[in-house]
Amino acid sequence: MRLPPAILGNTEEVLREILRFSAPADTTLSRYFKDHPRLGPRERGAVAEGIYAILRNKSFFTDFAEAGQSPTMRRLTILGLAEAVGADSLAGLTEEETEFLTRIAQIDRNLMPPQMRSNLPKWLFDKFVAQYGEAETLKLADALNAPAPLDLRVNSIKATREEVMAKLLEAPIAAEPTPFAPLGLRVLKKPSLQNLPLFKEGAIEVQDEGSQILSQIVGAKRGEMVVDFCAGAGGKTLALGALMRNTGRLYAFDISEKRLAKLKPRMARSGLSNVHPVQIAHERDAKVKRLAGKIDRVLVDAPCSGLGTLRRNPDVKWRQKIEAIAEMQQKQAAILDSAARLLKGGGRLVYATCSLLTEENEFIVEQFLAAHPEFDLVPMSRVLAEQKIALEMDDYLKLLPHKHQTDGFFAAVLERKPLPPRPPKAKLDDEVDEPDADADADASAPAASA
Ligand SMILES: C[S@@+](CC[C@H](N)C(=O)[O-])C[C@H]1O[C@@H](n2cnc3c(N)ncnc32)[C@H](O)[C@@H]1O
Repeated sequence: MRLPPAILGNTEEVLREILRFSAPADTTLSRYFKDHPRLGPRERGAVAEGIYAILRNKSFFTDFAEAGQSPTMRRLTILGLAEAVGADSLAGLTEEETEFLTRIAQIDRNLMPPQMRSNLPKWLFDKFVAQYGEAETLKLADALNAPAPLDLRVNSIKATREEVMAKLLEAPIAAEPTPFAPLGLRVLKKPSLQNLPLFKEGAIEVQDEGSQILSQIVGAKRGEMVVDFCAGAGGKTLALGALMRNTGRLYAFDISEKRLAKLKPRMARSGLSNVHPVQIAHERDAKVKRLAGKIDRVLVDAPCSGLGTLRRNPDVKWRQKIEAIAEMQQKQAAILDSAARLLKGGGRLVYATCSLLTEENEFIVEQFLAAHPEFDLVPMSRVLAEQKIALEMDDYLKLLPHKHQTDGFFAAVLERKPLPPRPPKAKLDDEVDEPDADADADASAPAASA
């Protein structure tokens, strides 16, 4: 069935706003739909998918759109909607526009110049080519420019993966186990899940397989003290809480009240009572300092450029600027530095990003290790073997959409060396001013002594 012709006008209207890149595309789309309540679910789906198709293919769509007679915005809109829902579903095209679409469909995209084919801005294309080479950059770009599959994480305190698969089948929703994450399911189509009892009862959460793997490599165990330093809306917090079997204490820190507020209903659904959300003012907040030297595991899911999530947020590649990376690095280094002070001797920290840039990943970790001889890098191959995850990695976790069908993620595991043994008791009694075993990790101490 064809879409109403008005969809072209709606898509063009919201596209004009989105291409100003003054707000994330999903925020602008949500507001537009709120302001246009008469658009039904099918129409909304078409507008959103059309917009996302334009953002994914903006370089070559713009090149073609500028070469025709009708206004560029109208042509961009037609190209996006045709890519998203198929040219046959569109109504209200002129004869010239239909011919234009037919001509474009015949073009072999493989014959285009590499940067245009990649649909990446020049600065990012150049960075990826320097890191991965041109041939792999093109494969990576193809994967980043495709929509992500729908992955679920089974909440192991409520159900097993097999039980959830069986219940989904009754819905009927076909799903298969994810290749690497032990609690993951990949749903084969994209049904709405919000009204499923499984979702309402907290047996499932939507979570990319890569994100699930990151939570898993934290290695959090029953009864431990764990901090999720950049918890946001708690995607990974909930996974960690379940891995701890709802025991111990799991602090969910974040500077954003709004994001932490989104964690609360998810916590209620999940049935977890070991999670403690804490809003902090910044990474050196007194609430952080109080826990110095007391924590077994820390996850730093650092704020980053987000370039590994282009499958879901294709506008990020156009909104992100090369100049912002240096600012991001400073924040990442400062957060890592503070978060590391939380660890007990022998404790482990996972530094992770959803960035694909070495500047935000290896560089930050190497810089940290150079300044902190009291930490060792634990090779990712060892961590993955401990967690029985069948992924081949060397020192770091580097998940790539064209290789692993996940979002792009980076992670490193850092282990704090065991603290030196306490001096004999008689001596301790004399040295009343000596700091206790945790005090060398106090966040107020200079970095080198932490
Ligand atoms: C990549 S997101 C975290 C996503 C989250 N872990 C999840 O799985 O849904 C990074 C988070 O870091 C938070 N953040 C930024 N600066 C921070 C700081 N100085 N200390 C703690 N959190 C910070 C942001 O508010 C954001 O929620």
